[in-house]
Amino acid sequence: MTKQTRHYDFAADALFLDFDGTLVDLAPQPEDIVVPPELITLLQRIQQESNGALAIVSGRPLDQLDFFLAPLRLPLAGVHGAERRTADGRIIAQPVADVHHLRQRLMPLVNSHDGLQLEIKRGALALHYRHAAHLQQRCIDTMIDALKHEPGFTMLNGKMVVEAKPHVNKGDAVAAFLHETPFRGRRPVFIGDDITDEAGFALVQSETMNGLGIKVGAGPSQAFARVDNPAAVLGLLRQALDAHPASSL
Ligand SMILES: O=P(O)(O)OC[C@H]1O[C@H](O[C@H]2O[C@H](CO)[C@@H](O)[C@H](O)[C@H]2O)[C@H](O)[C@@H](O)[C@@H]1O
Repeated sequence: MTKQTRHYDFAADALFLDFDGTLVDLAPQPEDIVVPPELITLLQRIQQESNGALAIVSGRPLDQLDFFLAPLRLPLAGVHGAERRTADGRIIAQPVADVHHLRQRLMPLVNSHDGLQLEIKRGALALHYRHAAHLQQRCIDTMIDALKHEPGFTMLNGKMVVEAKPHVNKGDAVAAFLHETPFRGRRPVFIGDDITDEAGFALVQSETMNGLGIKVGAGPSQAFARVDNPAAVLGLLRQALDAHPASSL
C-alpha cells in the first residue's frame, strides 16, 4: 500500500469493490476468470462484520456477478451502474438504449477478424481485442464511428476492451447506495483497477464523502492509495478482518 493508509472501521465505513482486475486476476476470456475460494470467505465475513455495508460495483451484469460469487448474494451494481441490487434485494434497472443497431454496426469488423469478441449486455456492448491487440485502434475507431449514429451510449476504453455503455457511471452507483441502508452515513472506501473505477474514486474522495479510493496496479489514477494486484487486495481484506475492530485499509 502506498500513499495514504486509513483506519477501516467496520461500524462506520462502507466498502465498494470492483470485480475484474481487483478481486480476480484478468483472464484470456471474460468467462475464464478464477474466483479464489478465500475471496468468498473474506467477503462473507466483511458483509457480516460491517452489517451488510459491502457492495460489488462492476462492468459485468448482475447475473454474472452472482454466478461467480455464489453462494453469496451481495448488493451489486452491474454494467457500470446501469443496474443495481440494493441491500434489501430490490433490482433497480436504469432505462437503457437498445443495443441491436449498434451491434449490427460492429459485427462486420468482428466477423472479418480472428480474435475479436463482442460481449452483449443489457444496454451495453463490449468489444474485446485481448487476442488481437494489433486491432486496438481499429476497434476504437469503429466504435467511435458507430456511436456517431447511436446517442444512447458513452464510449469507455477498458483493459483490452472498448465498451459502449449507457450514460451512467460507477460514482453514481456508489452515491445511490450511500443514500440507502446500511450504507447511509458511512465513510466510503472504493477499490478498483480500471478507468471505469475513476468515477468511483472521485465520488468517495469528494469533500463531502471524505472517503478513500484505492487503485489496483499501475497507471494514472486520482485514488489516494494504491496496491499492486488482486492478491494484495485479498491481503488488505484479510488484514482488515484480522485486526478488527482496529483495522486499516
Ligand atoms: O468493472 P469490472 O468488474 O472491472 O469489469 C470490467 C469488464 O471486465 C470484463 O472484461 C475484462 O476482464 C476479462 C476477464 O479477465 C478480460 O478477458 C477482458 O479483456 C477485460 O476487459 C468483462 O468481460 C466486461 O464486461 C467488464 O465491463
